[in-house]
Amino acid sequence: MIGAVLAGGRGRRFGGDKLLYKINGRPLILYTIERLETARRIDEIILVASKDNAEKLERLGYRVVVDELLIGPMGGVYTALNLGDAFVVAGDMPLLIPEFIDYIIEEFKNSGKIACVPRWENGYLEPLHAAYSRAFREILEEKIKSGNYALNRAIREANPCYLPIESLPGEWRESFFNVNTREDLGRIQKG
Ligand SMILES: Nc1nc2c(ncn2[C@@H]2O[C@H](COP(=O)(O)OP(=O)(O)OP(=O)(O)O)[C@@H](O)[C@H]2O)c(=O)[nH]1
Repeated sequence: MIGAVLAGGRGRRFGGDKLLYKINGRPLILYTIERLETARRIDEIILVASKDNAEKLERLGYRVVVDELLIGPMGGVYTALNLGDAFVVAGDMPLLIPEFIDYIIEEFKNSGKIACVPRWENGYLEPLHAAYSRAFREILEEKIKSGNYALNRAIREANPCYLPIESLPGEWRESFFNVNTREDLGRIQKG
């Protein structure tokens, strides 16, 4: 199972390159990567970059693939799945819980479904903390061709396995935390 880190965003709300922004001397994306690679069921990490930041990200020492589409998360997932089944996260999720990731991958493998995605009681999905099979790529390809870039809708149509978040350990929810603005950094600066 590939651990794919989406890293092709613009960081407009942050006001600059948030993934390479240093916290306690280390780029934000390294926090995410290190948590992800601690998950036992992740075999290889890839960074799904834009062509503008690929070179800088390569210096971190991980495999980088370029997302040529840059249509948002759907294009990042599509690019990652070219390499095989993948657990996909956003690069700005520094508080990932490795046990939660392993749990999702295990559920995904046991379910035999095309994807396994955490879902809140109100129906909200967490598509950037989810496992996808390579077969999902074909569905995404159709969506992309027809200009439908809504990842959540594509997931819902694929009859995935859903993981009800409210029935999982409460402390796992920290895994969904992501950095959008500079104020969000306060939560990790101490650690
Ligand atoms: N490969 C790839 N990654 C993306 C794309 N859009 C967003 N991401 C990444 O997905 C994660 C979540 O992105 P957002 O925070 O929603 O978007 P962003 O562009 O980084 O930030 P904003 O401009 O403030 O919305 C970040 O790690 C982004 O780098 C894309 O089109 N392709």
